[in-house]
Amino acid sequence: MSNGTLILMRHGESEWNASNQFTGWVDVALTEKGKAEAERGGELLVEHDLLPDVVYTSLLRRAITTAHIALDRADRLWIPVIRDWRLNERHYGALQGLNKAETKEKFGDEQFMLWRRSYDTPPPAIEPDAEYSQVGDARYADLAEVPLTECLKDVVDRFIPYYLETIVADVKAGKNVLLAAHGNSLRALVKHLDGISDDDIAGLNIPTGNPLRYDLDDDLKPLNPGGTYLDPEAAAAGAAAVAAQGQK
Ligand SMILES: O=C(O)[C@@H](CO)OP(=O)(O)O
Repeated sequence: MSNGTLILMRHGESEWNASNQFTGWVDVALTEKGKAEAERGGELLVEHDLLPDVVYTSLLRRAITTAHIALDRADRLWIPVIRDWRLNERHYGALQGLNKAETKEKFGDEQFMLWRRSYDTPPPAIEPDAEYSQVGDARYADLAEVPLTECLKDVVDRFIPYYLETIVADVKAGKNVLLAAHGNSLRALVKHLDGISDDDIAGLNIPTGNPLRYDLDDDLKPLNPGGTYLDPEAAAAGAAAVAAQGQK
């Protein structure tokens, strides 16, 4: 049996994407634009005859709602859904809730980029009882420890084993697998799939709401390295916009 296709989809624009705030594990909703992006994502799946057989989402509503809207548009609301915290956005520590432009101004370009895009430097930890901490949130009751901050390496360490142990089985069973997730959890997966170095991953940004397909060979290596965005033009503009966040 030939492998199914992996479809990576970052959620549509969230309220905090629009207001330029670090988000991480804070459970903010989609904006109207974000809902329209999700709808367009579903339309692209139909246009490319790439209908998902199963969907994995994070535990955050911006990914859950994006999947719901896209699958509704593709008439695939009935497929099995698996939600797992390992697909969550990177926990942004004490930066959660802060404005990106103000943070950049206050701490300087270098520190800002280190926190935002370095592979193994986490932002300062959030206080467990801070407003935007997830300690005590019922959805994470099964976790031995709720993170107080994460760097991209931490996301790789939690997400890639789950991908290999759980998600890959669906791909090997010939299913088209939709992963509705986040900028940094999808960067972790792309790093793994394309073998991107710890340094080079800093330059990779994932646009919102644009499905990115990966066709995998028998060794689960991409047949289309770098993946293929279903709307390449919008993807290039979207990735540039993410890279520029922090500008006023
Ligand atoms: O704030 C966040 O959680 C992420 C994604 O929106 O931002 P960044 O692209 O700066 O890592």
